[in-house]
Amino acid sequence: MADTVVIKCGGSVLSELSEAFFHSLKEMKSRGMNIVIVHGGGPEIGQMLKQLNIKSEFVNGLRKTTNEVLEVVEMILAGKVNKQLVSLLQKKGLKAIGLSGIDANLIEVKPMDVEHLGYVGEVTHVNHSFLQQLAASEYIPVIAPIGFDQTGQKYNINADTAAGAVAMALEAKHLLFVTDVPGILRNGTLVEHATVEMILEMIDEGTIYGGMIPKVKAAMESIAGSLREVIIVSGKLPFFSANGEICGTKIMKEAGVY
Ligand SMILES: Nc1ncnc2c1ncn2[C@@H]1O[C@H](COP(=O)(O)OP(=O)(O)O)[C@@H](O)[C@H]1O
Ligand SMILES: CC(=O)N[C@@H](CCC(=O)OP(=O)(O)O)C(=O)O
Repeated sequence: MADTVVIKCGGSVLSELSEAFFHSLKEMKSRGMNIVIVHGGGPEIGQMLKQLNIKSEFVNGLRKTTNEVLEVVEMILAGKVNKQLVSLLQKKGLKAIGLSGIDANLIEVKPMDVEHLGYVGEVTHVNHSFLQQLAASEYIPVIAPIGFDQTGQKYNINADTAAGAVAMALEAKHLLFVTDVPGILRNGTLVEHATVEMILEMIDEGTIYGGMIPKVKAAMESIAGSLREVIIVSGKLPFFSANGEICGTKIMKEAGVY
């Protein structure tokens, strides 16, 4: 079976993706790799909620999602952002198909903590066989992180968490978090390799905070499973250096072990 790479594109960088990003996708696809994209859109959701005068708050990095907030989240993620990204990929010569976690029962969830978070979902199942089939075609599935529960209720899922769950379900070889920074920075310097132990220390000392927390949490969960490494890279810069090394933070089980 072909190698699968799951790429999470953060809302922070969607409007600034470099030519090198699209070039890397083309190269991976032409090498026969299956690509699945999961995207975010936090800043766009925030903007629309503000425009509509709907209050929203974050609890431990997750957006508290009332019914009213959920409507906006779905509209922005599964509507605006998903179609913008699909359209952009197509403009760059890639074949893409937009979906949300609702389509083809892709992402089933259970409520994470109704009392404090409302309709925020924790992934319980991914329709991996359908997704694998789709990714094995010439198309790149582009997924908005909206899930459903057994009653058909829709949920908002953090995009990093959704990407981690999709990567684990597909037994992907690589999980890439594409964001607006070159990787994990510590005192202004890029951390090229990080182990779980180092990450826990960096969270503890406050070096890793905010939007980086769900990324490293998803990374730690994924490498506890089948993934060998998770990489955090900037979408504004080329992924690869002149010698073909990926430029970013590699998160792996143990130092030096891939
Ligand atoms: N140690 C760290 N190194 C780099 N960025 C960090 C770190 N800790 C927190 N961050 C923040 O995480 C942000 C990326 O997360 P986020 O804004 O949620 O982006 P995305 O939309 O790509 O998921 C960075 O812009 C930065 O502000
Ligand atoms: C539950 C939760 O917090 N969901 C996120 C989903 C979007 C997201 O994760 O977007 P980024 O990757 O751009 O941050 C939200 O509502 O903002």
